[in-house]
Amino acid sequence: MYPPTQNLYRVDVRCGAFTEATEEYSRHLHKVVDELLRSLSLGLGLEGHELKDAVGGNELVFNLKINYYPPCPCPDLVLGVPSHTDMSALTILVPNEVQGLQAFQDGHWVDVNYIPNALVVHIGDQIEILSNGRCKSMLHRSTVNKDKTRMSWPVFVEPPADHHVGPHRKLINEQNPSKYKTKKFSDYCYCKLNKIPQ
Ligand SMILES: O=C(O)CCC(=O)C(=O)O
Ligand SMILES: [Fe+2]
Repeated sequence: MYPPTQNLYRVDVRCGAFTEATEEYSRHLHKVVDELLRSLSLGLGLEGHELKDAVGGNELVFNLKINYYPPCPCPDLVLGVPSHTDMSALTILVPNEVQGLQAFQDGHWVDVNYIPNALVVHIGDQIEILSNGRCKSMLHRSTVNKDKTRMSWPVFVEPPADHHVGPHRKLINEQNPSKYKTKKFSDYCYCKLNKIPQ
């Protein structure tokens, strides 16, 4: 049986070169995330800092996951990761060169093409909520390859567990009432993981 969804590891590696590389990547990611949140904030008509403030400010959590998808003899019969949206605010993903990530767009699954040295950015559920639905959390999935091992390294940029997230007060009014409940991020995750209505 092909077991990709069990092959998910959270890592905490503290040694030499690896630590230096991850620290450098982490510094780079913080800048990328700040820029993305600033652009999204301005795009929503907020001040540049307001979206980041609302999602956790400097307490934002960066969670790295490593997905490992070994070759699969029947790639048409299984998925690496079934279709889902990420619970994060944003996800920044680095894949290896083996094609596999797909996004749901206009009623179809489309390949997210591998581009060397590019980062893949997903809008996650928390930005959908904060924007009161104006930004959509991306529905995506991953496929597997018959001959090659695929890997991906997503970083989930998340609010702290006890941080409350709901539609930004400046983005709701009588014409645009709140479409989402405000709740602690940990409660949101609990409901989603246990398939309890939000
Ligand atoms: O492997 C991929 O490209 C996507 C993985 C993913 O969607 C996830 O881990 O949430
Ligand atoms: Fe995902």
